[in-house]
Amino acid sequence: MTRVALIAHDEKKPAIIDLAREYEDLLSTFELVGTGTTGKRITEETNLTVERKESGPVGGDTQIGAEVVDGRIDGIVFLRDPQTAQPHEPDISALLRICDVHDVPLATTETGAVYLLDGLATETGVES
Ligand SMILES: O=C(CO)COP(=O)(O)O
Repeated sequence: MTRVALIAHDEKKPAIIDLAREYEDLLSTFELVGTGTTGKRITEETNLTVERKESGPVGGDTQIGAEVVDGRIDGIVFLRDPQTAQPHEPDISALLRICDVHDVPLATTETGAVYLLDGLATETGVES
C-alpha cells in the first residue's frame, strides 16, 4: 500500500491541514505517517488517521528518514518554514538528503505537494 509521510513546521501546519482536507479522499487510500504534532493535528482535524512518530525536534524526522532508507515511504509532503530557524536543522537536512539518495519524492511547498499528490493519484489510479 502507498505510504506517505506528512510533516509541517508550526507556521505551515494550517497549510498542511488544508491540503489534507483537499486531498482527503486520495489520502484516505494511503497509509499515512507523520511527525508527532503534525500527525496529531491532521488526525484531530480531518477524517484521516496518521501514524504518529516522535515530534520533529526530538527525532521524528530521523524516524521517517529511517523508513525512507528501509524503502517504506513512497512520498513525503514536508511543508518547511524557511523563515524560522529550527533547533533540529541537522535532522531536517538529513531527511532531505536521504530522500535524494533513495530517490523518494519530497515536496516542501504547497505547490510541490499538489504536484506530488496528483502524481501519486495518477500512479495509483485513484482520483485526487
Ligand atoms: O519539526 C517538525 C519537522 O522538522 C515537525 O514536527 P511536529 O509535527 O512534531 O511539529
